Amino acid sequence: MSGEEDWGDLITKQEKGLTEKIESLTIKKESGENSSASKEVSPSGSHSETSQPSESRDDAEEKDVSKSDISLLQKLLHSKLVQSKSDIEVLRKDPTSPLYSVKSFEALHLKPELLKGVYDMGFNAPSKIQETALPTLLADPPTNMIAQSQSGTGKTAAFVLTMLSRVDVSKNYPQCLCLAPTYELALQIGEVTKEMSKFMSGLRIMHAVRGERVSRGDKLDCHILIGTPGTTQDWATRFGAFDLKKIKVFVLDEADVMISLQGHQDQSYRLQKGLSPNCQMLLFSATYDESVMAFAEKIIPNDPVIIKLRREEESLDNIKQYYIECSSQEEKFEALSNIYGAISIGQSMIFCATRRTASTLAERMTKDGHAVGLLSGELPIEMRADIIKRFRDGKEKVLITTNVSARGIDVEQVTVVVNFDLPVTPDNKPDCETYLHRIGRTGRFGKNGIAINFVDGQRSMTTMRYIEKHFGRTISKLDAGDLDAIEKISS
Ligand SMILES: Nc1ncnc2c1ncn2[C@@H]1O[C@H](COP(=O)(O)OP(=O)(O)OP(=O)(O)O)[C@@H](O)[C@H]1O
Repeated sequence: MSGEEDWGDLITKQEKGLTEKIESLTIKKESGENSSASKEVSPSGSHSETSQPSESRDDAEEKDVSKSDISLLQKLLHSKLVQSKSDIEVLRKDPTSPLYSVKSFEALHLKPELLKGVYDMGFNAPSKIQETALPTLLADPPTNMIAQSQSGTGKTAAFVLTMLSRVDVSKNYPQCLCLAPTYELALQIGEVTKEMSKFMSGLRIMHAVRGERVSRGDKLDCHILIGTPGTTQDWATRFGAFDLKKIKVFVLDEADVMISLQGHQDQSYRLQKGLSPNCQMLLFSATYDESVMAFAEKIIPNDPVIIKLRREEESLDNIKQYYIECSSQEEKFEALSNIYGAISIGQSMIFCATRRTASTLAERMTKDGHAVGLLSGELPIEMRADIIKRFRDGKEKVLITTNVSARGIDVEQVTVVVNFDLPVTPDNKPDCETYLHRIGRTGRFGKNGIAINFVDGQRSMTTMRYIEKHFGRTISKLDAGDLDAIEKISS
């Protein structure tokens, strides 16, 4: 049976339903009206500047998921704010003028129709990053800013609020320009802009993305332009569709994704060079490392305010870790069956190295009566997000996933994680970062998390011992045939 057939056979009812849903979504995107300067956010075409080639059909290890896919998956999964316990670090360049923070949107003196839009979105109070960034973002004279805060903490809302606060709908030309790395991410920002501005009459938003058409000599009469660098550059310089000098607010979002995509940096620089020196320039990123900072400081001039929200430390505290020695795939399946038979498990995730293992395991566990979700890298992002949302809603108790497609999933509510195959890097070295991300977020809300690792030979034993040493946390041996011992682990 080919991987294809394995895979096809295993698409459960849930995925068939999701497939129809995704197909309808795709059809909608392709047949969307070719909106001109309208407020509707439904550009035609479904190209992405960086559309990813579909995963190879063979059953080898999956290629890593792109940063833009992870970022889009995160956005699709965020139905609410990720409340971070970390503090904001203000690496302000100019210590003389203090940064102050606000605890309410009223304190920001927003336009009434905008405040109404914010409340209508269910935003009762600013998030951490908004508390600190918005007073500066909305102050006059405008200040440039570089802001880093992990995914889901309210960055998009912060810069959208800034653009909507500064736009003047009586002037019929683009005054705010927001760059995003991909078609899909640009659309996501457009959705937030459209929703937040629903009580602002006369506002027009447009997307400068593939599939949107402007002809030479056209002059855009929208107020806010959201686009990918290549198309935006074409519209500004080749077609002269809008005047960069009239842009009052320039936002570069997802900077960490932007720098990972070939050519986007140069196009972003060229666009930024065309802006007026009085333009307020803002850069946002979910992560903060040397390369992002170098890009940010190069493209955002005039001593910008720099604020950072540290990533929450993930740790292996209150996680009990075990390993089970198995000499074959079959023994692994049997051990897993014993575990699921011996202990009551809330929600669990099982990580496999290949699609074939994942699909075979899903088939067996489904036959054993478990409600199983199955995730892998070659599924469309929207389908992956729906499978994860179903799992989070408790519709499936077990989520079986391959190594890479689990990136970007916060696994707060699972109590058991099984490494059916231990995480290793593409060059087969122990992948401690992935191990931590998978397991470090279980065991929340006071419950102990449980991690079970299958070891099926010398190489995986070496990997497991390396991970154990790296984190300085014991991984205890568990005998798959000793049901009493297995029962005890969940006590
Ligand atoms: N002040 C707020 N109060 C309540 N919910 C909020 C607030 N700000 C944003 N949200 C919601 O939190 C989620 C994440 O917000 P947003 O998309 O702005 O975060 P982000 O940091 O840009 O995420 P990403 O980096 O993944 O794009 C969204 O569902 C948004 O509606």
